[in-house]
Amino acid sequence: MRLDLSLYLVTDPILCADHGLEKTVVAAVRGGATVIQLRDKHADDGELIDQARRLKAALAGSGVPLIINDRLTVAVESGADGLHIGQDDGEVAAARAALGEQAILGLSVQTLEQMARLDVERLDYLGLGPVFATPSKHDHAAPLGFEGLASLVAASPLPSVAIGGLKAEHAEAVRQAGAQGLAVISAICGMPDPEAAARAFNPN
Ligand SMILES: Cc1ncc(COP(=O)(O)OP(=O)(O)O)c(N)n1
Ligand SMILES: Cc1nc(C(=O)O)sc1CCOP(=O)(O)O
Ligand SMILES: [Mg+2]
Repeated sequence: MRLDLSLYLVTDPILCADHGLEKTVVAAVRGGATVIQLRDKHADDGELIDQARRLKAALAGSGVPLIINDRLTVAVESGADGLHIGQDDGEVAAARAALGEQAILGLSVQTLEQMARLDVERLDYLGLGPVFATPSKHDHAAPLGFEGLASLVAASPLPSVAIGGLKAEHAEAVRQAGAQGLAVISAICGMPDPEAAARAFNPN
């Protein structure tokens, strides 16, 4: 599956509750979302596997990959297209070994030090952030701003997506910084019209 990082939706179970997870995701894809990440810090593995299977069915035929946040077992057992892990979410090598070569594997990077010790061969993309402080992740690192983002992108050997406090009006600045796309939660989840909210990132 080709990886188009231009508009990467990370789901949140509370913010997506208004329209429901599947309806929010399907609407976001209609509006131009190119990757979906299932992120739920509280559901157990069994619940997440069920959710992932429902989302995978809802995305069938769209060409949009489903990525699982944090949980390697869920990614493997649900038939999702890949996994996104952070610096403290386990080893890249172990994730790649369990997922296989075809799966998409992403890693969060916040600093140039982390960038310098990447397991590049086993990764497909990086999530760089936060660009801005955000209430959507309570334990986020210090905000990078667009300058910090540009420094990380310049040092990155992999395609990257920027994350953290991003709205449609930031799309141009993120592209100028060199990232392939934007990852968002609250700019789409919880918006009255998730399809229109997604379309605002790419009005053409
Ligand atoms: C695309 C993308 N980039 C970064 C993150 C953050 O991952 P992580 O640092 O592991 O934090 P949590 O999301 O697990 O709280 C992400 N999820 N997606
Ligand atoms: C899940 C996540 N990871 C971040 C990071 O910096 O690694 S910021 C973040 C939350 C992004 O949500 P919103 O678009 O609502 O700001
Ligand atoms: Mg994580």
